[in-house]
Amino acid sequence: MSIERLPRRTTAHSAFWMMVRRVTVLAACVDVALFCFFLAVGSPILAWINVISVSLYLVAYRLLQQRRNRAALILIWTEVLGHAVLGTLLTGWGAGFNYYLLMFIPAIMVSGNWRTVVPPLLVLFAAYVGLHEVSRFYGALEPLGATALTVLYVFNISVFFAMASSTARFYYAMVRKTEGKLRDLATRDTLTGLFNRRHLMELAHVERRRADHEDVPLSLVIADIDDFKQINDRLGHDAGDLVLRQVGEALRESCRSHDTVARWGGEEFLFLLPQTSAEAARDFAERVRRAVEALGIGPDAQSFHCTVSLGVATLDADESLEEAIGRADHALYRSKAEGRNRVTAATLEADVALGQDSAQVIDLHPEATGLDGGPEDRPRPGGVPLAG
Ligand SMILES: Nc1nc2c(ncn2[C@@H]2O[C@H](COP(=O)(O)OP(=O)(O)OP(=O)(O)O)[C@@H](O)[C@H]2O)c(=O)[nH]1
Repeated sequence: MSIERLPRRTTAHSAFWMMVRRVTVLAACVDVALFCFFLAVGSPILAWINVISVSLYLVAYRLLQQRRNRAALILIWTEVLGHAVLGTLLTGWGAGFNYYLLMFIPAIMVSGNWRTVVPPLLVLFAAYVGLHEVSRFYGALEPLGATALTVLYVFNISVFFAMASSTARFYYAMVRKTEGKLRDLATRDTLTGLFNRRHLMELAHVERRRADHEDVPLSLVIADIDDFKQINDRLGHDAGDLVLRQVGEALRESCRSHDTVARWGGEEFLFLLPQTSAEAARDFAERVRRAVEALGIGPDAQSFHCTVSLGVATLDADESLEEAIGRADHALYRSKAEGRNRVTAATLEADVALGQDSAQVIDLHPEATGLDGGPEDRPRPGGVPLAG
């Protein structure tokens, strides 16, 4: 089995740095706006502080492009810290520069465990309160007019709101994405993308309860690729995997909106067919059989063909899901025994095999043939239907 290399960086990791790049550009734009504002209100010292800030963001952006992410992050946080403290001391607490310090809270909280985040959090808290006291004690060192101060406050609080809400949204999106990935890992088969056995059983129990409650039929169909071992042996394991993926896709496409198909094991698939009578399930299985038979397999979708054998069972009120699956499995063995590429419907008394053209109905009681359905009992005639 080929070992796939794990990507060096996770998607969440790249998304984070992409977000940092965007924030760097936006922060530089904010500082350009502040530069213009301070020039307009006649505060050149404050305007030049923003020139330094923009320069720092340009350097940080360059570092991000060179993948020197850590250095870029240190520079960005230094700018935020310096700008917030200087802005507050020069224009006063009422200008709202202090809010930018609060952006350190989420950054600290996601940086490690409780033991490592508490000390910097306490330092931030002390710095915030200390800055408040200092700025109250000294007042603004570069005071602005009342209107300019109000405009500056509204501007700063708006930028802070936008930054805080988009940061929260980013982490929320990351959590949702990771949640989705974990759900997929837990419920899906990685090769075919179909549901896995465990998830199908969960769905089957739900459907079973619904079927009992609403008194509607529930059917199961097991499909098994014929002579799959020979496909692997002759064409290689990768070709076998391709067959599994393409057959899996064909089976998924055969499903109606309320049907489910899962990879049951190696080259076996199980369909869960709610509200489906025994007769409708047999017709369904026959459609699946024909769909796979007509399927061209290979990268060009025409290199070779394969077939599936199917077993069908409709749940009886008194039997468990596992028993019904056992009957479908038994019917599948009958299909294999009868020459493969066919459908066998299990009844409670006997299996009924449908020939390739579905016209011929043969009564095949397991006891009559001496086959009781174990995998070892499956006949394995040679020859793979690999004709192009
Ligand atoms: N390529 C590939 N092969 C697999 C995978 N899982 C199981 N197999 C192979 O599937 C083959 C199943 O072989 P058998 O159980 O003998 O079944 P078969 O050859 O299809 O014979 P019949 O079912 O009787 O028609 C084994 O060789 C397994 O190694 C998989 O994920 N990828």
